[in-house]
Amino acid sequence: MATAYSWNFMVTPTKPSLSWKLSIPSPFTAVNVTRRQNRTARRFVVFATVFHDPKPTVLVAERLGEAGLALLKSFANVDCSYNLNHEELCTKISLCDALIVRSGTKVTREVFERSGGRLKVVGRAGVGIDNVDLSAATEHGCLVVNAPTANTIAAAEHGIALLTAMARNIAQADASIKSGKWQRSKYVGVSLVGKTLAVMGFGKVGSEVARRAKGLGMHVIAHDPYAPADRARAIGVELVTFEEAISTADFISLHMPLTPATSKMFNDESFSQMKKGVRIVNVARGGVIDEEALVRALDSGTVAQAALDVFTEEPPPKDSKLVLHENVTVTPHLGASTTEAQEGVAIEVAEAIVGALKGQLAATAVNAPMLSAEILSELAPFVTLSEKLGRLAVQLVAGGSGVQSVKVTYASARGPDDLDTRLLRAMITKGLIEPISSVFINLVNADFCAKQRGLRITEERILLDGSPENPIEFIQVQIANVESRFSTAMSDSGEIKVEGRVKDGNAHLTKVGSFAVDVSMEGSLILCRQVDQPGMVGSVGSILGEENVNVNFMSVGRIAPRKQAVMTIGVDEEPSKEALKRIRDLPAVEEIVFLKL
Ligand SMILES: NC(=O)C1=CN([C@@H]2O[C@H](COP(=O)(O)OP(=O)(O)OC[C@H]3O[C@@H](n4cnc5c(N)ncnc54)[C@H](O)[C@@H]3O)[C@@H](O)[C@H]2O)C=CC1
Ligand SMILES: O=C(O)C(=O)COP(=O)(O)O
Repeated sequence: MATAYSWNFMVTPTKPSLSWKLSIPSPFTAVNVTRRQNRTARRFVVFATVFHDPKPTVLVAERLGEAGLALLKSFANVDCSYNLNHEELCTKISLCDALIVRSGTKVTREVFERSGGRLKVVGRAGVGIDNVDLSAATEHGCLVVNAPTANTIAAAEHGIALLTAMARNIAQADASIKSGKWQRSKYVGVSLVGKTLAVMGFGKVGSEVARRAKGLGMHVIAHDPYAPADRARAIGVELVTFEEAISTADFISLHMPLTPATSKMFNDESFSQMKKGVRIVNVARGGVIDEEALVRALDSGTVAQAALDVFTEEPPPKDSKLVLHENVTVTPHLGASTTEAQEGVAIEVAEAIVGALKGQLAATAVNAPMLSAEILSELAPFVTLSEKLGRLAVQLVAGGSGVQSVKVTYASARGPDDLDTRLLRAMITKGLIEPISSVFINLVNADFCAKQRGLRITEERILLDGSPENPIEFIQVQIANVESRFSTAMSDSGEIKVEGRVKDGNAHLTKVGSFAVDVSMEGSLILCRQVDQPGMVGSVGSILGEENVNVNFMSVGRIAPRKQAVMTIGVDEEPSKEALKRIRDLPAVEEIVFLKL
């Protein structure tokens, strides 16, 4: 149930012509925003009614199957707004936590920018994500998920439908007879049996097309630089080079994604290498073909026929020479459009969106590492530990020293292949960057943000003997080439060093510099180096008590009795500057630092 509040905002500038922006943090939503000039204050007053709704909002921008919608509605407010133009999408997006699209919506950088940080996940209800600006999504920490499996068969069946319809002139003959003609000799077709089909892109759709084409008696070859040869061999398909595929095929069927590398890969040059009279099917993306070159190849007879489901511009211009060409059969991007596929895709994407909004990592993430549920649950306590170590380490850096080089060491009895540290590295990055900047870091944008700040994070392993049951024994974070606000945190080799472990499921700080400590990493910490002598715990404790700061634990680690010791004090409240000064002024205290975890 949403609750309404009325807030007034004073905003500069003072001139009506200058623009102003009202930034409402999620999960608040501003409605009825009005602006009035307050002449006395020489300011504008903005009146806004603000709603607080604990449920996230999902914008469904293109038609989605009912089962998926039902799943979304059980968890979120669902706004089905189809046919939004780009400006309308950009306006709405700041009110949405998730967005679901198909191929008809361009999710541009502007969409992410105008979301104001609220958009957490974009779901592509289908496979191809060429309509989503992935770099912009990653930079904004927005997860992108797709539905990679549910429409494979539909797309493969459509490819075969176009192949057979093209070979037998079904569409042209149908149009002819409906216009009152009976043209039997004009529409003599070609047979498929015994002909060579080159499947370009031997992924999920390509391999299903190959399987079906073999059933039609075709000789199938495939080109895919990344596909394993044994998978092709298993269904009786030979993987060949690009040149061999296009120069020997009677039919060519396209199934690669649109990427900068595949854009216009079928062009004048490649058409010139093809067998005269080749026939082409495209159920992948229009952009993999140079469409003007295809028209030229059709006009010259190099390409006898083409059957196209996809176009560079969708819908294509009404006067498109390609679409109107008599040797071209077209469908309006129907590859995934079967009842079954759309229900499957809707459920697949809705599950991923709900999971992502709950903070889980999606198995279908496109711009973040995919981690299995088992790995995630096993690493969960180390995720907290990692973030807190990063947070602690960066707060130990003295102002003015730029953090550029961080080394993370994981001590584990597991071999490198059995320990996926990407999530932990991201959380250390989050801990390192968030306290010193305004950016929000997650698994999606951690590496990007680190790189952008010139922060180099290297990872090392210490391989321990013993049972690999516990994934990690301890994690060390070291920051090189900086000064510290707490010189005790410097290791013998001159880096700020903190080390922690998971004990009983909780993050513990176990080393600061070369001092062993043992404190649970909760709330805030005071680290204090002193001469080890009786009465210190009592003196520090009473100062904090007098200042009304609740101490939740204290631990003392020392080199040797009566030498130096490091006292670690966990506190519930932030001590005042005065309290910290009183502790610092105790004769035995050498240095002190307050850190927020
Ligand atoms: N018309 C429609 O409605 C539909 C179209 N599609 C399109 O089909 C494409 C393929 O879908 P899936 O098979 O599910 O994806 P997939 O990811 O399973 O397969 C794509 C394959 O293309 C290969 N590839 C990448 N670069 C290549 C290159 N330069 N040359 C040859 N092969 C290359 C990859 O190695 C991969 O094996 C999608 O990216 C999408 O654009 C998919 C579903 C429906
Ligand atoms: O899944 C894909 O890549 C498709 O091309 C399907 O597009 P659509 O969801 O039907 O707009």
